[in-house]
Amino acid sequence: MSRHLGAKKGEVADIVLLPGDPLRAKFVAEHFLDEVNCYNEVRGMYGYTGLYKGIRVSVQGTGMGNPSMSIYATELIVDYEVKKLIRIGTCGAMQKEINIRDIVIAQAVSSDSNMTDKIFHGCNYAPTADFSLLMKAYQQAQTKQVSVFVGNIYNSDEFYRENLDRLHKFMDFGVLAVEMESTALYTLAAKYGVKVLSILTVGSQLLTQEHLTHQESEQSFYEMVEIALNAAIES
Ligand SMILES: O=P(O)(O)O[C@H]1O[C@H](CO)[C@@H](O)[C@H]1O
Ligand SMILES: O=c1cc[nH]c(=O)[nH]1
Repeated sequence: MSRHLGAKKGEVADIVLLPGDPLRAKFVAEHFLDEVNCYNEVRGMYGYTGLYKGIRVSVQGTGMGNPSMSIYATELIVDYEVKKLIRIGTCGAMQKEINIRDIVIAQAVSSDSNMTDKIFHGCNYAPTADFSLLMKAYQQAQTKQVSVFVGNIYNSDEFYRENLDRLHKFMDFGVLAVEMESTALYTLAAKYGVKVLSILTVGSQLLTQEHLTHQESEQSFYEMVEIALNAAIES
C-alpha cells in the first residue's frame, strides 16, 4: 500500500490510464477490461486492473487539479513502478475549429500553475509528451470517425476565473484547449523517466459556451479510451 492507494505490490499494471473522475475509471473497467480487480477504494478514488487484448492495464482516478494528480502519479510511479501513464481527460476547446467531442492530444503543456517553478526556480520548463505514445495515439485516432488535434494545451489551477483575459492570450498563440492536470503529470513523468501522454475529449467550447452534460460526456469517451488503450499496448 502507498499513502493514498490501497493496492498491494503487483496489483497495478505497468500501463495506467488516468481519468480525473473516479467513476470514469469504473466505466473504463466495466466496458473495456476483462478479468477486472478493483485494487483501490481509498477516498473513493477507484483503481482497477484488468486485461485489454490480453495485456494487463490499470485505470486509476486522479481527482481534479495538479496537486491531486501529483499525489497519484508520484505513488503510481515510485511505489508501484508504473512505466506508462496516459491521462484520459476532458478539456475546454480554445480554438473555433475545435468542436465538442473532438479529441485533443497534448504534445506540450503551457500553464498558469507554479508547479514547475517549485522545481526549476524561475526558469521555464516545457513539459512534453512521450513521442512514441503520441505518434501511436495519433495513428489510432486517424482510424476513427473523430477529429483529432495535436499541439500545445493550457493547464490551469483555475476552473472558474475572474475573466478570460489570460485564456485569450493563450488562444492568440494557438493553444488548443484547457485542462487542469497535465503539468503535474508530464513533469513528474520526466523526473522519473517514464512515458506519458494526455488525451482529452472536448467537453466544452469556451468560445461558443457550449458544453456536454455529464451523461453526454460519458458516451463520447469510447473513442478516447480505445485510442489510449491501443497506443499504450503498441508503443
Ligand atoms: O474530466 P477530467 O479528467 O477531470 O478533466 C477536466 O475536468 C475537470 C474540471 O471539470 C478538471 O479535472 C479538468 O482537467
Ligand atoms: O479544465 C477545464 C476542463 C474543461 N473545461 C474547462 O473550461 N476547463
